[in-house]
Amino acid sequence: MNTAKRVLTPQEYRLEVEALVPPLPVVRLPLARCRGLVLAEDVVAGVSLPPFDNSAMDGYAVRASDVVGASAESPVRLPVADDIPAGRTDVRPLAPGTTQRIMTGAPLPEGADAIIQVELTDGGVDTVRIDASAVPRTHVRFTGEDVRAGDVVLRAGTVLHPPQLGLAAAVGVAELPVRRRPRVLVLSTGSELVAPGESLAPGQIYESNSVLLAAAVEEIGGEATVLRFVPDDVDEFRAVVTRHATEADVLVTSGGVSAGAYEVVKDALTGHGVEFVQVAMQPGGPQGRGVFAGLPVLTLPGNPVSAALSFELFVRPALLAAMGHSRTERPRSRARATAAMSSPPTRVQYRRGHHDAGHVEVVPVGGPGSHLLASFAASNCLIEIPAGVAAVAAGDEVDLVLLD
Ligand SMILES: Nc1nc2c(c(=O)[nH]1)N[C@H]1C(S)=C(S)[C@@H](COP(=O)(O)OP(=O)(O)OC[C@H]3O[C@@H](n4cnc5c(N)ncnc54)[C@H](O)[C@@H]3O)O[C@H]1N2
Ligand code: MOO
Repeated sequence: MNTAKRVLTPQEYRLEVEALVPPLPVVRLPLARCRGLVLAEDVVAGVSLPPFDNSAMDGYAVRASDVVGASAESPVRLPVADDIPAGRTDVRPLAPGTTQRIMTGAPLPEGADAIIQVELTDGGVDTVRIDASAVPRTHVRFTGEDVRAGDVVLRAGTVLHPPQLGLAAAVGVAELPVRRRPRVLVLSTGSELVAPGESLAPGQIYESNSVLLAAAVEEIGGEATVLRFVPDDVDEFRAVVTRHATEADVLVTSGGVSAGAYEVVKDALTGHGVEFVQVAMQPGGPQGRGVFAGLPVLTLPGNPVSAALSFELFVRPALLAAMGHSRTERPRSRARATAAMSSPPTRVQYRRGHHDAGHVEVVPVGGPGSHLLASFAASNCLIEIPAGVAAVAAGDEVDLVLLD
């Protein structure tokens, strides 16, 4: 049996996978649907922020020259000529020797140059006693202090988090041009798999990869569609994928790629645009990638931790790059391992670990096995042991990929 396959480093394979997934198209979406997406064009402010001079306090708009020397011992009394709630659009000029009651955010009347906050007055509505003086500009928020009309307020390539979306709304923009969410088909294979909630017969296990992978897609802002797992049947597999090919940007499968007699993914896609290779890492060694029925396909190994790590290391960066993110990799750190670990010297090994808040120490969680899903779920980082290293001693510094 000829099982010779290309062997790639994780880094080489990551670049191949990234090259397979083209940039997603730009669409205009309402702000409420843009969170986490990447802006495709600069946004220019059509209005200044603030758009008009306005009050920063509830109080009284005055000419500073009318309240010179005012204090609790020697207050100034002024007639209240008008009332200006926020939103008033017909504010009248402030006549010398008068005041206008004004609320936070209301336009400053022409002629006024300071605000006396209400706590420094008797709160009068016909006349008001003012117990403090103010220098010009006190509690006034000036036009364009934050943004000037015509400024670029958001650059293309910006990731749209809540503050950026708030700013777009503040300058009056209702929709933004963004790279749209990737639509990912998630397909698990394996005749032993039973959906959670159903009962298990001997030899069956609960299907977990599609839940994990779909959640991982959604966590980065993608849309996942989980296809009912097809039985280990090559023709049916190809038919299901072909039927859904136009609805998606990427197909991610798990299982059916190793050396067994019933490897449906490998059997269905070998010679149909997908190449199966060996990546020099553990877990996650057997991988496949290519284009089938016009759809980029990434075939992940079926062991739950292998599938999860393959998503982390290959699928996630490729999807983020297609979405326009410039930062596609997880942050990294280094810490001292609290226990010794062995590693296959010809491959990069990804152990699961739990690091402390300061990344001083990392505790290996569970062993190297790719079936240890509970250990993975109890981890907050991967411990990356490079190829060429067969043993790590307790106290050695190791590289971490931070997952939290
Ligand atoms: N003779 C060899 N056997 C194996 C090799 C090898 O090189 N030679 N590689 C091993 C490695 S490493 C991995 S990883 C797996 C990859 O196998 P497959 O991708 O073909 O996956 P399956 O055989 O279908 O499943 C492996 C394992 O994972 C469980 N599984 C699969 N899908 C799911 C799912 N959706 N949810 C939960 N669990 C799932 C499945 O029951 C198996 O236990 O091959 C090794 N073997
Ligand atoms: O590569 Mo497999 O993913 O070691 O378990």
